[in-house]
Amino acid sequence: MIRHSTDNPKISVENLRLYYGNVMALKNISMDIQGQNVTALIGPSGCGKSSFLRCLNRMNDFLPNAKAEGTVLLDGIDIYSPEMDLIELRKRVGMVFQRPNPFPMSIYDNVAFGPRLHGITRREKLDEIVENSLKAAALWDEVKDILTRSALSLSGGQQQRLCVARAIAVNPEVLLMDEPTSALDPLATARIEQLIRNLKSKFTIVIVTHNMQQAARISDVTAFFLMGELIEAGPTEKIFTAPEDPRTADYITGRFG
Ligand SMILES: Nc1ncnc2c1ncn2[C@@H]1O[C@H](COP(=O)(O)OP(=O)(O)OP(=O)(O)O)[C@@H](O)[C@H]1O
Repeated sequence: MIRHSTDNPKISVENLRLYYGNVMALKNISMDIQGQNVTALIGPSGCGKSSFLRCLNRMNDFLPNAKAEGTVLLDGIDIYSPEMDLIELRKRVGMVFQRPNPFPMSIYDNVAFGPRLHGITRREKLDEIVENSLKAAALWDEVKDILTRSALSLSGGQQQRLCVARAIAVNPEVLLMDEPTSALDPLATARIEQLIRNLKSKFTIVIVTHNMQQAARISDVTAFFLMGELIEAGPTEKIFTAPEDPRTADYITGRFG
């Protein structure tokens, strides 16, 4: 494994192993993820990208057959320790999924959902959070006059930006994105990519993508996975122009996958 290390990582993964039943889906992954940065996870279908992403906020806990071993440190604290408060963890490490999945409620209530869950009830405070989150997600101008309308009435691209707004409304530190543009057309994809570039000054972003051009366009660091192993991680430019492992070179030049 060609490891990417940084001085002061936001997330540090050490010897992470993930099992689905008896099958080892992630094999001793070690990797640092830097703050205020976009890290892209690439690799052929089934290599473990999404599984790895889900390990970073313990989403795998929802799968009864999944078991993680090893260490994932968030600001130096092990998120797999028994003392970890999972609600707090998922507030700090938010997630955006492949298909836009707004709740069947108004645009406003979608964004206010998380803050309300965390005890914010004052209308003015909620208004402020909703406005700021929608602005940060580059959706405010399109929806400011229709906040009470159902979120399901928006286009797919708008719904995905709403999901980004919903994720950032609780002020997370890390945003995990699992192929957030795979269900979108090229124009909506370009808007999400621009959004990711803008958001990285505030958040640590980890994105799974099938699309190598997308990884090259938006990420600072790229990690290449193959059959449950992390083959190589490093600065995106280096991974795409001078990878060290021949398997990385084969993949990025389209020889397989
Ligand atoms: N809930 C699960 N139960 C059992 N096996 C699973 C589960 N989820 C994933 N797997 C298996 O783990 C391996 C890694 O899957 P994962 O979805 O993480 O890969 P991926 O690289 O994200 O793939 P894709 O790009 O197709 O989404 C695959 O062999 C997959 O079949």
